[in-house]
Amino acid sequence: MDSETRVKKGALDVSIAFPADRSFDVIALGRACIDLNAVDYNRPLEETRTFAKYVGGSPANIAIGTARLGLRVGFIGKVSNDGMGKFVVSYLNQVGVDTSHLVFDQEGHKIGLAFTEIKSPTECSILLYRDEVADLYIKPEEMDENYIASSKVLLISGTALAKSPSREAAFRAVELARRNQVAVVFELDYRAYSWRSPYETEVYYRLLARLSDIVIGTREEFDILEGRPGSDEATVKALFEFLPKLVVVKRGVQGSAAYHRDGRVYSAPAFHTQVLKTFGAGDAYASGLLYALLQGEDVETALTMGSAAAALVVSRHSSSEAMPTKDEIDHFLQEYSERSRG
Ligand SMILES: Nc1ncnc2c1ncn2[C@@H]1O[C@H](COP(=O)(O)OP(=O)(O)O)[C@@H](O)[C@H]1O
Ligand SMILES: O=C(O)C[C@@H](O)[C@H](O)C(=O)COP(=O)(O)O
Repeated sequence: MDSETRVKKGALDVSIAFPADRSFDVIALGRACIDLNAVDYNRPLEETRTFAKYVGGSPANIAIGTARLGLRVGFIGKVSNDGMGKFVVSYLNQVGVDTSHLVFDQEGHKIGLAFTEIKSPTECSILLYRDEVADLYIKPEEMDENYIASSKVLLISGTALAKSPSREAAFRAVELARRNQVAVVFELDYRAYSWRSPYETEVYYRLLARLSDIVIGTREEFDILEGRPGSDEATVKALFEFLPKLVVVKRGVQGSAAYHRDGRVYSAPAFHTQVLKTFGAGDAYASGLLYALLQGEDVETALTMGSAAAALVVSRHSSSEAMPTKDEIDHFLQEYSERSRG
């Protein structure tokens, strides 16, 4: 990525520069899985008998979210060679995500499942079935330099670093991206289940964050990266010694903040909404944020777009099909400001 930031004429805010003229805006790397969301919700998982099947997995959700917003999106990953894997590929194709590099596993590995418990709008949890999952068997030799070089952004999900060979595949993809001036966006996406220990996570998170242009995570995820509870100031100071230009810290209903390496700090509140469940917020947020940054919007606007996309997704049942279009976000923001004015 061009190391310069572009100062918008007449605006105080800065936007992030991306390479021009690429076939894709975003290529996401990591897991494409299945979410099974409680249909008879507002009760514990042990009392839930009916689930709806959606595509899931953080990077797949972000691919869907950015595609629904109108970006040109591709996906690098591995799914099971069965009906579940075919469902994922077919849904991604339906929403316009390029799946030419989403391959079927040939060694019998199964796709990951996420059963979601929706006890109440604020008490939600996710039960992951991810033993020997196909997505963690993507290999470094399966990374295609021409494909990666055809995008403005390579989005890496932190869970892809949890095990070999997916870990090496992710690092190789980042190396190929950097070689071709593709901006690397790292979504920390911490799923304890996939890791042996937080110490292992810390090592690989740190290595990849230092090689990324934009790092996005919750405060808790940055604490994992640092190996101890810390402050945003300490986090960004340590990361700005290396390549990152923008560090985005999410804080649930308390909103989010972005730190630019030029010293500017931005923040955005979360929007009050009718919450159905809490998960999916982070993936929607990343979709809105990336969309806005790739449109050349300033960081402040990007945080607002992220928050609006998240507010819409937490009010809906899934994390993927629920991803809003640009019109839906605009409509939401307009209604919200009218309501706030009274
Ligand atoms: N209950 C909520 N209502 C409205 N917006 C929310 C809610 N929870 C999260 N968000 C929005 O989504 C963003 C990301 O949510 P967060 O919970 O921090 O990430 P993650 O889902 O990755 O854990 C927040 O910064 C906020 O803008
Ligand atoms: O990431 C997964 O494997 C499960 C997701 O598909 C699920 O919908 C979810 O947990 C979303 O996470 P969030 O956006 O970080 O809240």
